[in-house]
Amino acid sequence: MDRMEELGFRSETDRQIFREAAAPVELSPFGLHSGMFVPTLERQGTPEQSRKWVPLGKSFKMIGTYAQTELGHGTFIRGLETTATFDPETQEFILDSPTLSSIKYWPGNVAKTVNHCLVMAQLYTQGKCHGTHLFLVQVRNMEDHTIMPGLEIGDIGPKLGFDGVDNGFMRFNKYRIPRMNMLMRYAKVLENGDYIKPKNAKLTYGAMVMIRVFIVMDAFKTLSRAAVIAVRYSAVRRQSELRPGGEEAQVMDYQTQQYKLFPLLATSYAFLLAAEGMSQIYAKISSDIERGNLEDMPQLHALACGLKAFCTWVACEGIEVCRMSCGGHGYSHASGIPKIYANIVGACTYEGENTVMMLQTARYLSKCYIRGQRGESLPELIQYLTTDLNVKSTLGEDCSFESLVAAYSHRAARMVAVACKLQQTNKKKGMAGHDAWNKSTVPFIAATKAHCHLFIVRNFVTILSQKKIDPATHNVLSQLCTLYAVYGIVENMGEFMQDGYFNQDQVSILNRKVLALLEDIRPNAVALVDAFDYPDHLLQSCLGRYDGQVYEALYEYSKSSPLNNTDIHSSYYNYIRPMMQKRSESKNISAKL
Ligand SMILES: CCCCC/C=C\C/C=C\C/C=C\CCC(=O)SCCNC(=O)CCNC(=O)[C@H](O)C(C)(C)COP(=O)(O)OP(=O)(O)OC[C@H]1O[C@@H](n2cnc3c(N)ncnc32)[C@H](O)[C@@H]1OP(=O)(O)O
Ligand SMILES: Cc1cc2nc3c(=O)[nH]c(=O)nc-3n(C[C@H](O)[C@H](O)[C@H](O)COP(=O)(O)OP(=O)(O)OC[C@H]3O[C@@H](n4cnc5c(N)ncnc54)[C@H](O)[C@@H]3O)c2cc1C
Repeated sequence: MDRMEELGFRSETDRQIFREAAAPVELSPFGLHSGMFVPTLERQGTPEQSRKWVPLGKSFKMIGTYAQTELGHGTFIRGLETTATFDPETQEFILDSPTLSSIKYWPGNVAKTVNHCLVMAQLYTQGKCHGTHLFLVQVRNMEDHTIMPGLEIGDIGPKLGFDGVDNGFMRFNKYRIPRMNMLMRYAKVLENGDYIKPKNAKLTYGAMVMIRVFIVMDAFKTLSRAAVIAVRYSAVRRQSELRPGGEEAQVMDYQTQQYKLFPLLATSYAFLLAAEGMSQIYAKISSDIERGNLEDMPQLHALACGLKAFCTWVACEGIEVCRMSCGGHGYSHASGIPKIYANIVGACTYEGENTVMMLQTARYLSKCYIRGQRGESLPELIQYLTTDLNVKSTLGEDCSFESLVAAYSHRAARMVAVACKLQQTNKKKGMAGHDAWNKSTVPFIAATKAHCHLFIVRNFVTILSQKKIDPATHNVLSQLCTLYAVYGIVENMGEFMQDGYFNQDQVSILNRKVLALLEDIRPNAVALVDAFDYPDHLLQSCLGRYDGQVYEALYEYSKSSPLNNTDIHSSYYNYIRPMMQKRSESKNISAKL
């Protein structure tokens, strides 16, 4: 903290980058404090509450987390069972965990680290429930860090990853907090217990939208780090003869290795630009919301949900491809890739389970489709829904950006229409609205993935056409953009061809183009990963070292294994030797020996 002050890091982005560089292997136990707790106090508290609490949070005099999920509910926030009941006599809220399933479970750093929590609970006042609201709750004594009376707190135990985060459980037993500890920027409870409702009940969910936007950048960071390691290693690793009798080839010269890695390199660049685009959209719409203009809130929610789900799913699949492309050494922690995967794969679940998030976007697309069919105006990002689906592709040998974006627009528009028509058919068959929806959600998930894919391709193309970039760099980035788009078509050809949008010749053009682009990118592959400029300290990888001294690093890493601290391990004396002695005492075995 002090070091960041000394270095003059003021923006949260710079601070986040510094924190990651300082703690590259394990996630910081203060990630949720800085990433969620303090920003939520800023955005969901009244000006007075923010003035009081934000400086304490930023100076780490108060360390907090975000405690929403319970044993029985994570996705369905309206189903949360923790209660906060207003007591006008004492001007307090009484927090309680009325059932086993209401115990807060998963909140990061709640087990041992934090002394405060933002708790999401069902608000009761004057005998009426007003839904979920956020409350600032002190959970440990500020003098000696002991757990406050009326609370049971503990760690939930080992997890797949996230080892630097002490995810915990927390149970309230009629725990009292001051009335003014309810975050009251949007909703209020007056001294007499009257409830003042917010302009929109979902304003309380704002913190989740913000984190989903951050997670799109996390998807870029983690995928690009794995790509740096795998591409650099593929340049160093020589295996097998590409030419009979010749020297062993760099594995990066195998077309299959290029087909594994170069599209992921292109995806890393695409996700970086998408994360920046998403952040810009978030900054604009969230500032509108803070000024009371909620018009674009549904669009922001839908985009944040969809991109968070799409990018984390693709990143996790891609990181696994990077690991496997490094052969046996990729499976070792020496590669650094298993830790990258274990830490980011949770993002497919936290901050909104990906399927659920995609369905939120799908709901929005379904409503926009209906508005489009009525001829109503649609937000710019959704206007493709009114694309004329009878039009065929004009794609030529050059695979122009225009023809690629048109292909992605057509695919998404067609798939959203298919899902919406199924939903409408279900209704015409007499299904209730919720059944008609549920029985069309599989095609809606596919359509929403296509919608997100279009956003990323179009964003990449737009930036290349708008930003001033020197010709040489522009040429390489254009190759990456084309590879990202063409590879996405080749890998999902059925969705692009189902209505005959491409003809056979165009399919052949695309299959040839993706292989040609691998050769175009090969000479620049290492430079393109070096461009991310990740220091070795951050990658923590023997395979992805900048100096390429892989085998020396692996040998040193192995020698440092704790198992090598003694030549003979105690297990020999405790188990192996007694077992062998027992065996050697029996006649038939000893005779053979
Ligand atoms: C390098 C590795 C990475 C390191 C990262 C480190 C740190 C990063 C920081 C944090 C990550 C770590 C921990 C994660 C913390 C958490 O997980 S906190 C808990 C997160 N939990 C969730 O996200 C819960 C997900 N559930 C929901 O969001 C909602 O409940 C739901 C899914 C939207 C369903 O809600 P429901 O009440 O049923 O709503 P319904 O579907 O009926 O929608 C009603 C209308 O409300 C609109 N809406 C819903 N949510 C929002 C929103 N957030 N904003 C705006 N609008 C919203 C929805 O669209 C509906 O509108 P209609 O017009 O009626 O369609
Ligand atoms: C690493 C990690 C860190 C976390 N940190 C925190 C934290 O700091 N604070 C916090 O409050 N929480 C935290 N969580 C909890 C996390 O937010 C929840 O696990 C997440 O929101 C998913 O909810 P769930 O567990 O109830 O999953 P569920 O919703 O029970 O998911 C189970 C299955 O049900 C499906 N499903 C559920 N609802 C629907 C639906 N409507 N339609 C279709 N399918 C559906 C899902 O797709 C999924 O396949 C963390 C979780 C993890 C893994």
